[in-house]
Amino acid sequence: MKSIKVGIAGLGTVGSGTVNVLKRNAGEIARRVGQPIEIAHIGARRENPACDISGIRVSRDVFDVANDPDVDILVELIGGTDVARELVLTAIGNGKHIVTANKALIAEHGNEIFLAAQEHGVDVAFEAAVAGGIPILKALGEGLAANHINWVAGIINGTGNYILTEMEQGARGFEEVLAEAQALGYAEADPTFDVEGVDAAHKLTILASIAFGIPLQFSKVYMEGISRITIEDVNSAAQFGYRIKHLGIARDTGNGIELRVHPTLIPQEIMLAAVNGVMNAVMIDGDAVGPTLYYGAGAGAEPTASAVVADIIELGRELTVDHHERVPYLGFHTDQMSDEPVLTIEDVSCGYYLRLHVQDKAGVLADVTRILSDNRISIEAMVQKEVDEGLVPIVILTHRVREGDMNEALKRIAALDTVDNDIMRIRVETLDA
Ligand SMILES: NC(=O)C1=CN([C@@H]2O[C@H](COP(=O)(O)OP(=O)(O)OC[C@H]3O[C@@H](n4cnc5c(N)ncnc54)[C@H](O)[C@@H]3O)[C@@H](O)[C@H]2O)C=CC1
Ligand SMILES: N[C@@H](CC=O)C(=O)O
Ligand code: NA
Repeated sequence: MKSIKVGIAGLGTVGSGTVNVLKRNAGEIARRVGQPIEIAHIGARRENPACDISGIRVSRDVFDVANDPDVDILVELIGGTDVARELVLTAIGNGKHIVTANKALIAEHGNEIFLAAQEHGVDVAFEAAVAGGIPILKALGEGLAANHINWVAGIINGTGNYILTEMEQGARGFEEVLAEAQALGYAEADPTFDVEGVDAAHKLTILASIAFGIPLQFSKVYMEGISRITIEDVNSAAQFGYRIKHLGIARDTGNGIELRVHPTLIPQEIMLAAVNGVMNAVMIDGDAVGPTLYYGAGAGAEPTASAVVADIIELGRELTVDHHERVPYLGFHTDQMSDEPVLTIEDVSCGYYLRLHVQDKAGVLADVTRILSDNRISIEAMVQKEVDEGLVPIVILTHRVREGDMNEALKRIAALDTVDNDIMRIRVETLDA
């Protein structure tokens, strides 16, 4: 079977994440694209223990990848603007499509790169460049394309948000938390880009162009970072009912576009205020849709790779399939549908909240808990409430259990003479990933 051949330049945090996601999900990705995606060539100064590249051709010089006639799509993950610009222009000149996570490159040289791509009839995709794994460029450029966009406001630097959150929740100092964000692979090669707002300004530049149809104008973004924020500021803001978040804001005022990146007090009760750690969130207000909110991991190896690989898939689809089925109707190709069964509710597992009324007698609770344990149900918490009309309300939270087992247990519990048979059951989902 033919395959789409990608060349990956740069094998750091995002490069290794991209290799791992492409390899781990290769089967599903091929079903979505219609052909396998093959990593044909990697450009890296050294191997990265975070991923296995055995069997893949490796060059020390990334230009070998951009000049490899076998490569259909060049994935630029080296970062920086000088070599990256030259590399991408070289690959475009060789007729290759480009995927990049590099917001500095797009914000500062995007106008030139898009022109070159147009001349050579190739595409440039950069979903990973803004808000990491959140498909925000797709949402803004396609999903909201009917709207006049009024404003975009977001937490778009994971490192900065991680630092502010840790300072607030752990009362820890700036330098210590920054070092941790670097170790986790969130920070830019030069972390002043994160803490002084440069990275957020790169991303805002891109968002604003897609929101308002203006050229990329990085030099016009007003930029302030978080490096002067102290724990005292965080605490004082809290006393007034605010949290400090580093926001990128792009607003169409009717008289011009505001483009600004700075620490901002926002009310504690709004959703953006609850975005913590490396998570990003972007709010977009469109004239038709109203306010919308997009949330997810803004940095890190695999969240970023999620967007890089989605771009590879999109370009792969353009290379392989009939135009009318570029994105297959149901996401996967019609001849690649899975016959994995849909579970009946009895086979679904979740936690349960149970509220029952029992007689105020010795041994009743023991009967109930024994029936639960007979059915492999373990109790997470149990509370006995005030006696109500001669019966004692009991509330039980259980750990995750198969619904069929819970049904068996509830049938037996309801049959006890000492338990009212009107038992309330609500399923519990903590939704932790
Ligand atoms: N780390 C993250 O969470 C995110 C990173 N990005 C962007 O992704 C890109 C890559 O970032 P990371 O993977 O974090 O950086 P990184 O520093 O971990 O990886 C970059 C790799 O490229 C290599 N490299 C640089 N210049 C090279 C050259 N001339 N030849 C060969 N290898 C070269 C470096 O040795 C390093 O291994 C950057 O543009 C960054 O802004 C975007 C979203 C999130
Ligand atoms: N350094 C960036 C990485 C993702 O874009 C961040 O912390 O958000
Ligand atoms: Na994104």
